[in-house]
Amino acid sequence: MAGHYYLPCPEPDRTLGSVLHTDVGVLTVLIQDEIGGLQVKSMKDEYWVDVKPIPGALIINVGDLLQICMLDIISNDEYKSVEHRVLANSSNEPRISVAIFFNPGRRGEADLYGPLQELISTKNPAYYSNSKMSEHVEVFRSNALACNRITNHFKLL
Ligand SMILES: O=C(O)CCC(=O)C(=O)O
Ligand SMILES: [Fe+2]
Repeated sequence: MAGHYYLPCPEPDRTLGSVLHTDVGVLTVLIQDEIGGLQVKSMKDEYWVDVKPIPGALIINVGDLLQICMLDIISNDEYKSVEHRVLANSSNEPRISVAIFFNPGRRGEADLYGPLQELISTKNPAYYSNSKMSEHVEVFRSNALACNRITNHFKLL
């Protein structure tokens, strides 16, 4: 779980609250307050879409691991772990958000994650190599400011 606290920014056009990234795990459940600032990249990667705050609503993000293990194979790239960022806080109040990350637990540290075997065929080849969760976290950390899709690192085709 991560609690985020974004202070009001005097020059919001010159920085970001959080740089573009995708979440590494399976799913993220996020709750944000009424200030706003979260944006997701549209599927065609052309523009940013504001995720408008709705009181009591939860935001569910598909993470990299879900994309790698399942969705790409089923959907042929229709579903992706969403690229998102947070604008610098241009309001006078702090912005607060809380994210809960659903990741494989420590017991699964040695496990390999990759496209489900039963979904792979000559028609639907595996798009990703098998990898450990620790490798994903490592790539995520080393990639922190480069803003590259982490899934690209494990992509085969
Ligand atoms: O603060 C937000 O709305 C987004 C936070 C986020 O992207 C994250 O914790 O991964
Ligand atoms: Fe995120």
